[in-house]
Amino acid sequence: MSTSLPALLAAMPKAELHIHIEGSLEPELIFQLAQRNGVAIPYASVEELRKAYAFTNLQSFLDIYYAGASVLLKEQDFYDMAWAYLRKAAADNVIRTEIFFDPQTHTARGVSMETVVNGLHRACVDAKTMGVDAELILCFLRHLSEEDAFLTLEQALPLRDKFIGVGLDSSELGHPPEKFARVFAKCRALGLHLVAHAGEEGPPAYVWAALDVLKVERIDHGVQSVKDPALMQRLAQDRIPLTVCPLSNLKLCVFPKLADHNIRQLLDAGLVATVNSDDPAYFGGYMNDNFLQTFAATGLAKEHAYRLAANSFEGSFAEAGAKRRYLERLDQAFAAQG
Ligand SMILES: Nc1ncnc2[nH]cnc12
Ligand SMILES: [Zn+2]
Repeated sequence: MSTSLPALLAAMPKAELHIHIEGSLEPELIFQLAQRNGVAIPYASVEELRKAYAFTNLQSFLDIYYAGASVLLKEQDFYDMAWAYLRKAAADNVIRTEIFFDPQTHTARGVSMETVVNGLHRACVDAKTMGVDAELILCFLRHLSEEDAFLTLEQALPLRDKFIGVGLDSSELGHPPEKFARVFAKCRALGLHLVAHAGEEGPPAYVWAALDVLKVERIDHGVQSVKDPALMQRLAQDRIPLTVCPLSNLKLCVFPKLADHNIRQLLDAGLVATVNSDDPAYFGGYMNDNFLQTFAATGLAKEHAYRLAANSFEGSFAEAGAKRRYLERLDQAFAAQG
């Protein structure tokens, strides 16, 4: 029996490789946690907070995103936030997710690294009961100093078995990857996986630096790479995954319309592009919303759906056996849907 493309997009197993857990904090949970923890927030209602989600660029979003995270104080808060996301991921047939977290956003407010990591990690362990393999990636905030990143790494190392890698996020322009060359070299020596946001708003030079200086295994976003043919060739040749986030790019005005998104160009150039949600509570959609809206707007077809899901498994940091099992499940889903 042949099924509609939207049904196939929703039903196919997939991996999410670019989700900031603090960006999954829905306004309802922000208000609930604010009340539970006695934290004041400068919005009178959930509706008023949602109305403030009108962004013009990355920085206009980050200002609200960091303010929203201020309600997180206790280990249970981090668990509840992650669990709410993981339930949504399971409903979207996400069978593997590699979750970013921003410890400096919390340690700067006096919340301990243990509180953050233990709460998030417990939710990841419990996600197995829903059929979701979940892992954590610690992100350094690039608007802060190299020294602060080193301190953060030192605080996290006693919890080394609870995260699989490190990333680089926050304000991209003016904070090139080179600023974190030494921190990433140390993380590499420790055997951590490496990723970095690059080419979201920033130029192709930042993507080159993420690859050649930081030696990352994946590029988060990377959509500006199309401006540099030599870079496109490098990304294709080395099969460097790009964790693309279409609804995020739309909401942060990287593209004027979803129909203008370059995901098809990336796929046509042979890049290992993937679809991800970035900050779903702020950008109006989780994984399946991203797939459904992007396919509707750009006219991508069934073969692109298969490619994107297969890329997500290839690009994941799962061990080889797990990757094979994920791909088998993808093939079964496509065989069953005709
Ligand atoms: N889209 C994004 N870019 C950079 N840093 C982020 N932190 C959360 N979302 C981000
Ligand atoms: Zn991101």
